[in-house]
Amino acid sequence: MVNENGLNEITTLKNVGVALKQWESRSSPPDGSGWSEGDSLLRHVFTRTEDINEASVLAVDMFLVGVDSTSVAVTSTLYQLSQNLDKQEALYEELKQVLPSPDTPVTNDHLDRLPYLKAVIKEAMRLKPVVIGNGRLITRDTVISGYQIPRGKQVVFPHYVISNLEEHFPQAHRFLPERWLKVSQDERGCPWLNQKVHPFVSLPFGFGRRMCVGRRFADLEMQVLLAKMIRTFRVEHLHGPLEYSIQPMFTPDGPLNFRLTDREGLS
Ligand code: HEM
Repeated sequence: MVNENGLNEITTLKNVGVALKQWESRSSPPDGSGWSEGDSLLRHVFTRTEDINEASVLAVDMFLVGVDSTSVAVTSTLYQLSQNLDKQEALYEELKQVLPSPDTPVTNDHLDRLPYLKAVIKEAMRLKPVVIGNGRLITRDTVISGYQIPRGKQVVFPHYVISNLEEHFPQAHRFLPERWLKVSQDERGCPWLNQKVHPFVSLPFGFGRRMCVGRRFADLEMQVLLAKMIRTFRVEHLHGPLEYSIQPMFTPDGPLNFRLTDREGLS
């Protein structure tokens, strides 16, 4: 269906690609190269492919994996911090030490000195991974943990299930960023502190050749945004606990009416 702007209505995933390709090609550079400095990655791909399937996959990737994933991860982390105000205070204290004022631009050097911030993000992604599982198509007969998997079958790595098992994370249902910190000798008695975490039991970005290519970028975005927000505001959610649901990212389900209170005004 074509709308009043002469573009396809976005009614299917494929139409997302068709519509974007039309939009991108409306103003090609006059030199005929189809590509000039400053152009978007999307345009770059569209000038090189006539394959609308490829274009559609890219278009959906841009919206879903490039934007939604990170915003849902930040939202979910803020929600967890609003439900665990003692952890939010601990994060604020760390941020106050490293960032002299809420307006301080966040640099790499600051991020290197914010272990609790990183632990908070890891813990939010463990407790409620944005992508709850990954699939792989088995390309040759394989044995995994004693199970024979024939070629052509699909297997799923259920992040959400595995990262919430008590055998891997004591008190798995609790939001405990401290479990990701290196701790001192005298704190070692605590079951969820100084754990040796198996490297495969929390993989929010997947693993292997097809793991998330945006991981470093997403991590940086989340760290900077959360550092700025928690350094500036106390974040509360006063409308009761929220369930999470798959939409298709795993996200708190409900109106997220956060109350942000400027820390400067707090005694
Ligand atoms: C918190 C944010 C994000 C999470 C939790 C996340 C998670 C994931 C996961 C679980 C996969 C599948 C990995 C696998 O199969 O082993 C994936 C793939 C991918 N992600 Fe992300 N992602 C995030 C942000 C981003 C961003 C910001 C971008 C782009 C800038 C991005 C681009 C991609 C792409 C292109 C793939 C497909 C890689 C491939 O199939 O080779 N992601 N992501």
